[in-house]
Amino acid sequence: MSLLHTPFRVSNNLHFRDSRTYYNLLCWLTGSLIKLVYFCTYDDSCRDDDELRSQNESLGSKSDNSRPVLRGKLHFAKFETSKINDCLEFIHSMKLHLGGGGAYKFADLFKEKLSVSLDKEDEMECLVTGANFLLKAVHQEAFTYLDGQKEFAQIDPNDLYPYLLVNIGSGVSMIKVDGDGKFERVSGTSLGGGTFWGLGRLLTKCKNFDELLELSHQGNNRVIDMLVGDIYGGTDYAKIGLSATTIASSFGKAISDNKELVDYKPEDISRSLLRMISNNIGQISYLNALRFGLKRIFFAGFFIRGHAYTMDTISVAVNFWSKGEAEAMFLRHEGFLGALGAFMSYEKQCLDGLTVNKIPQRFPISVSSAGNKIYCSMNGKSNGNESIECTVYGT
Ligand SMILES: Nc1ncnc2c1ncn2[C@@H]1O[C@H](COP(=O)(O)OP(=O)(O)OP(=O)(O)O)[C@@H](O)[C@H]1O
Ligand SMILES: CC(C)(CO)[C@@H](O)C(=O)NCCC(=O)O
Repeated sequence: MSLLHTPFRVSNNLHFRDSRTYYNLLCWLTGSLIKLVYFCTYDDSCRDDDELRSQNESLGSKSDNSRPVLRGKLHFAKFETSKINDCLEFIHSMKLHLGGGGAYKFADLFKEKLSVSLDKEDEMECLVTGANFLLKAVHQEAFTYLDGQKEFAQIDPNDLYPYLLVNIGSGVSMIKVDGDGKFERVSGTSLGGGTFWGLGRLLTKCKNFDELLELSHQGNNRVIDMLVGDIYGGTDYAKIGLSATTIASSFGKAISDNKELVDYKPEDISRSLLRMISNNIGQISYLNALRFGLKRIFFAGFFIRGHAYTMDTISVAVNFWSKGEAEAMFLRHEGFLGALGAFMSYEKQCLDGLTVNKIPQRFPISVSSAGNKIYCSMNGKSNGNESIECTVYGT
């Protein structure tokens, strides 16, 4: 469900304007899922890291060059949009709402429950800002996934552009990224995560997305998909490079099997559906990469959910169509790009003169985002939705 998808929407990235303090920052983006990105210093109730607490204490309230310093972590969390009340309760319990300001369709709810208002941000801009930040600043953010093998990619921040960013949310956006704030949305498709979940829900009666994804593990798509071998008497169509196991027509067997929906196992349906959507996105992405001569394609969005079969299918599609020339890569913080980008734009607009700096002894990578210097480090504990350590310096 997407409460914020209205004709008036500039973007579905919103963030809280924090007029009082920058101790707690919170950003969120909503389509099917609400994403939260918030920064907690070690003076906040949400912190839990003794090591960093002692670092803060040893630094006192001033950094080496006498600028005010705040150390803490960027945290990530997500909620289904239908569970907005759980989200509000979480924000309230974590005291993330203290000092808020802006507004939209959830505005009344936020105003009523948390006494904050909401700001709007541009969705594509936030996605790109979030992706650039993660790719440049966060160690082991991007990885390839093929034949069950996950390999972290070494990204040289000075050799990142251009690349294709494919964000697979409910729908799919394909964005050619040429630099910080330099991008063009070159394509998209409405056959995305919403299609998988929507059709899957109707066809399998699954009650939630995770259940549908879980089902796909046990399924066999060959029961429903028509393969090249089904058409060519079990053999390859070698002359045009198609093996017998290549899908000739997704769900194609359903037309000739004389079966009803109840005759198919939900797990087989889920598997075919996942394969169909992932394959199609992989293929369209490759074609767009080819169109602009892009070698690297980064896939993000919560459709992926770090799911092996999804990533494998996308990788195989890119590999197959590009004849090994292009490479699919995935991001650990896949679904938080927009929220993270909104968070950073908040830094820029509302926290004039502040920078987020890396903890120097950790990762020596610096990132410049939208005019602000942004640095970040990870403590090795971070994975996926957890946290990234950051330091905020005042100027
Ligand atoms: N727990 C979940 N509940 C619902 N959908 C989920 C869940 N986990 C993953 N998904 C998938 O993630 C998709 C939404 O992805 P994401 O949150 O990145 O984008 P969005 O903001 O909802 O969509 P868009 O960018 O098109 O507005 C859903 O359509 C579904 O395929
Ligand atoms: C409309 C958005 C950008 C909203 O996130 C997304 O769902 C999307 O890119 N959909 C695909 C639209 C299209 O290009 O066909």
